[in-house]
Parts: sequence; C-alpha cells; structure tokens
Amino acid sequence: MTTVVDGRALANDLLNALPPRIQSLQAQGVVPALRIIQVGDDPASTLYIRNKERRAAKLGIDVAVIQLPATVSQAELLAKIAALNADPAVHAILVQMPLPGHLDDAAVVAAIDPAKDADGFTPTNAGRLWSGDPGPVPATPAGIMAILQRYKVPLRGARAVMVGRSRIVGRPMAAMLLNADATVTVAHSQTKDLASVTRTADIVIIAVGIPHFLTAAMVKPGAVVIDVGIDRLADGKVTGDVDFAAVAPLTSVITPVPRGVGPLTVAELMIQTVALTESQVRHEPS
Ligand SMILES: Nc1nc(=O)c2c([nH]1)NC[C@@H]1CN(c3ccc(C(=O)N[C@@H](CCC(=O)O)C(=O)O)cc3)C=[N+]21
Repeated sequence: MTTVVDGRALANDLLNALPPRIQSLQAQGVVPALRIIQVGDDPASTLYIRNKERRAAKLGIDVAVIQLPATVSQAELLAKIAALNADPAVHAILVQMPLPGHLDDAAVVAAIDPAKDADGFTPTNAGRLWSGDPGPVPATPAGIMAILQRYKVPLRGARAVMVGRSRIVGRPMAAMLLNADATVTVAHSQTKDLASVTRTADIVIIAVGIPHFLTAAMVKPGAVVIDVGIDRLADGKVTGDVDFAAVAPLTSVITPVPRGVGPLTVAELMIQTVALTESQVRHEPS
C-alpha cells in the first residue's frame, strides 16, 4: 500500500502553531520581519517568492521583497545585506537562489548575520548543523524531516540515500538524517552506477532538477521516496525528479509534485522567521 503525502495539509498543520507565538511577540511590541532579496526577475523565483509573501502576510509577518537588477554588483548586494544586518527592525533575511553567474554565492551567503539567517545557509549555521548543534536550518530539508516524522518513517539505522549535494538541499539534508541516526549516503552527478546505490535505500531523497530522473528500476520495493524537484516541462506543467506514475506503486510513502515538499519549504521558512525573532527579542539588551 502506498501513501501519497499531502504536503499542503501538513504545512497548514505546522503553520497553525504559529499565531499564538506571533501574538505573544506582538504583545511585546515586536512584529516578525522577513526581508527577501531577489536579484533579477527569473519567473520561477518570482513564483516561489510570491508563495512565501502570501503565507507571511496571512500570518501577520512583516514581509518585503527587495528587488535588485540582474546586473547588480557584488559590492552593492553586500552593502544591502549589511544594511539589513544592522537594522534592528529586521529579524530574518534571505537571498533567493540561484544568483546570476557574476555574483559569488558563497560570499553573499556568508555576509548574512547568522542570527538573521532565515535559510540557515551561512557557514556558521551550516557548521552548527553538521556539528549536531541547534541553529536555524534550511527550510526544504527541515520540511522533509517534518514529512518523515508525520508519516512515521523510522530513521534510526535506516539506509537513506540523498541524490544531490547542493548547499540548499543535499548537504543539509544529509546532516539532518545523520543527526537522526540514519545511515546516510550522498550520491551525485559523478556517482558510478547510481541505480545500484539507490536500490539499497529505505529512503531516497532526490534533488537534481531533471524531470522523471528516478525510475522504477532505481527503487527498492517498499522504499520511501521524497521528490524535491520542481521541474517545468515543455508544456509549462510542473513535475518532479521522480517518474511518479511508475515509481509510486513500488513505494510505501511518496511525495507528489506539486503539493509535496514545496508547501513545507514555505511553512518552515515562516517557522524559522518566528524563531529568529523570538531569539532576538530574548537577547535584546533591556
Ligand atoms: N534562498 C533560497 N531559499 C529558498 O528556500 C529557495 C531558494 N533560495 N531558491 C529556490 C528554492 C525553491 N523554493 C520553493 C519555494 C516554494 C515552493 C512552492 O510553493 N511549491 C508549490 C508550488 C509549485 C509550483 O506550482 O510551481 C508546490 O510544490 O506545491 C517551491 C519551491 C524555495 N527555494
């Protein structure tokens, strides 16, 4: 029997815990404030950002998108981040990825104050995660952990294969699974005989950005399959990295695209924004 994850319902459930926390901050005169920096106007990024904005506004989070032209210089972008770091009314900052090629991703991410790092991408917070210490964590892998927990997928001792090694998904996901006592393999574009690796997995998580890349021959019967891909087909339809029709019948639990991992990414970002605000309020000099 296959269970298809309802990402939208789980996202709504998680978000239901936020209003009391937001109200308690408001009672202290604080409105959680998230700033999203978008460089250029990639339509997919604009859509994801709109979903984040809509959610934030609905919750009473003060959200604003700072649009910078695709030609912005590294120095100008770093100056914008420095200004947000210094603004006590801003609690959470994220720079939407990917950035145009002339910008240095690593340097841009490293410029964000780790205490305001909504995505948990800064080296400080990535290091905390790999060390097993608390801190802000990347939203997509955090959302996947919420799915695995809600659908009661056992992690201790389980064989988990992460396909993809990006800063935003693969690497932090591997750390979170390891912190949860899974046996973790990270596979990627240079992995030899990928199918023989994924077929050993109790849990396969894929984030490669290639439509229908994971086929039935790559999955062990009864496995859990988590699809992080948001891939656009020629006809404009959105699909995932998993050949869902062929793979789903083999699985115990599988996420669809859309309405699988995506809504959890947005929810976890809201949760992170509130958590960062709470910790800044606690640490405020009185
Ligand atoms: N600094 C940074 N942080 C991010 O968190 C970040 C990023 N850069 N760059 C791009 C990825 C992608 N991402 C998504 C957000 C919302 C949906 C989402 O709302 N998905 C819906 C709708 C999908 C659709 O219809 O296209 C769903 O899957 O049901 C998906 C993906 C955040 N990302």
